Amino acid sequence: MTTEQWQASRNNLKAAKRWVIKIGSALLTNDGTGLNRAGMQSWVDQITRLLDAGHEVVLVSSGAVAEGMTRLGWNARPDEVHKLQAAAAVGQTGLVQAYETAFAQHGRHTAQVLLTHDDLSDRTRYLNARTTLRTLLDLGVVPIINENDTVVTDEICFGDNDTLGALAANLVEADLLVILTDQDGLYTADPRSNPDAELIFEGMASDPQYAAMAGGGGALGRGGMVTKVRAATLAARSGADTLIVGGRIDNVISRLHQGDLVGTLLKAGQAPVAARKQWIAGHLQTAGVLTLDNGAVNALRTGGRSLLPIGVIRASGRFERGEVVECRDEQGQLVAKGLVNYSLTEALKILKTPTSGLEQALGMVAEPEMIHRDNLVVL
Ligand SMILES: Nc1ncnc2c1ncn2[C@@H]1O[C@H](COP(=O)(O)OP(=O)(O)O)[C@@H](O)[C@H]1O
Ligand SMILES: N[C@@H](CCC(=O)OP(=O)(O)O)C(=O)O
Repeated sequence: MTTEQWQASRNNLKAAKRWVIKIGSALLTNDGTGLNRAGMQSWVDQITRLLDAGHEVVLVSSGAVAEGMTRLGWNARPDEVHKLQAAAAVGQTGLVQAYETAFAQHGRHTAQVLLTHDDLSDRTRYLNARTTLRTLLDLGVVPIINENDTVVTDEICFGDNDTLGALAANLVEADLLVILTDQDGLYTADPRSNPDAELIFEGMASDPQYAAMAGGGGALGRGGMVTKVRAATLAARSGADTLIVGGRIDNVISRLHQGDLVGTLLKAGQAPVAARKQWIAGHLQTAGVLTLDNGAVNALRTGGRSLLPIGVIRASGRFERGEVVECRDEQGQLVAKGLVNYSLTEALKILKTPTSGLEQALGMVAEPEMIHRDNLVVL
């Protein structure tokens, strides 16, 4: 590839509306002597500029264990899981305090979001996390996600925050995942042991050669490059490109935003919306059937619209909010699949109901759509 082609890809990133930015332990923790507050303020200043330019940012931040160790006066990372969990619990408060203080300089609020594996594999919790994050973004608040280290066990933890960052990118359907770390990007081999290794500027997330180049992490980080490259493949499932880049590069986030050629871009390789829909279609089993009138079938097929309760004439199966249901026409032909916003019991109460009648029928309105168009795959 030529420099012009690389540059063209970077220019395209300016269109990325929703960013997930992951900041790793290796960067955040000043070589184990507390939080790198100057670095944090600089990233926060740059994130604020992104927000002011109309982008949305979800932050995934490590650093709880390292900050907890500093607060507790521990020099070495303990091996016992319970001690690590205790350190994370102590450190997490310091971490969010530091971010809240840094964002307060710009009059912005932050929100602490602690997630576990279970939260993202259980459909209802997945959808609730998704709705909360979307609501926070709408409010202009910066969600700061970390793993809920207190409750996880070895078997069911993300462990590294690269994976969590990728799953967060899936969760909020981000356009771009930025992984800030202590190296300038992905090199052809681990630069700590290979001084001749070269920086990769761009590739496809699905290309297996990158996993072969990636090695493990340093003393503070958990996953190394292996988990960052894997995160890029996970993020690509919902259409997000991934940028692995050095957090110590001057003004790194602003430079990415301007299209500067820094770090390694691992491209998702398919249009985000198509990828997202494929993700819905492929990852969740159907739990029920909604029968649509002709108007609703047309709205979905030709108008690319959301499915409203008024167009649903029958509902069957056993489904809860957040499960995938089939949408069929009156002849029984499959029209679409999507994530439903209401349980079967609720759906039965709002068949053929206009939006204005939902509150009376249900006593509350979760969402005006039976299925939002972003969550609908027309077949
Ligand atoms: N091919 C590679 N290119 C760049 N860095 C690599 C590579 N293989 C392994 N690494 C190592 O990965 C480390 C970053 O991962 P990690 O320590 O987990 O940091 P973080 O806390 O930011 O996730 C780097 O310090 C680097 O030594
Ligand atoms: N949840 C842990 C983060 C784990 C971690 O260090 O991950 P990473 O930054 O990907 O190497 C913490 O806050 O300490």
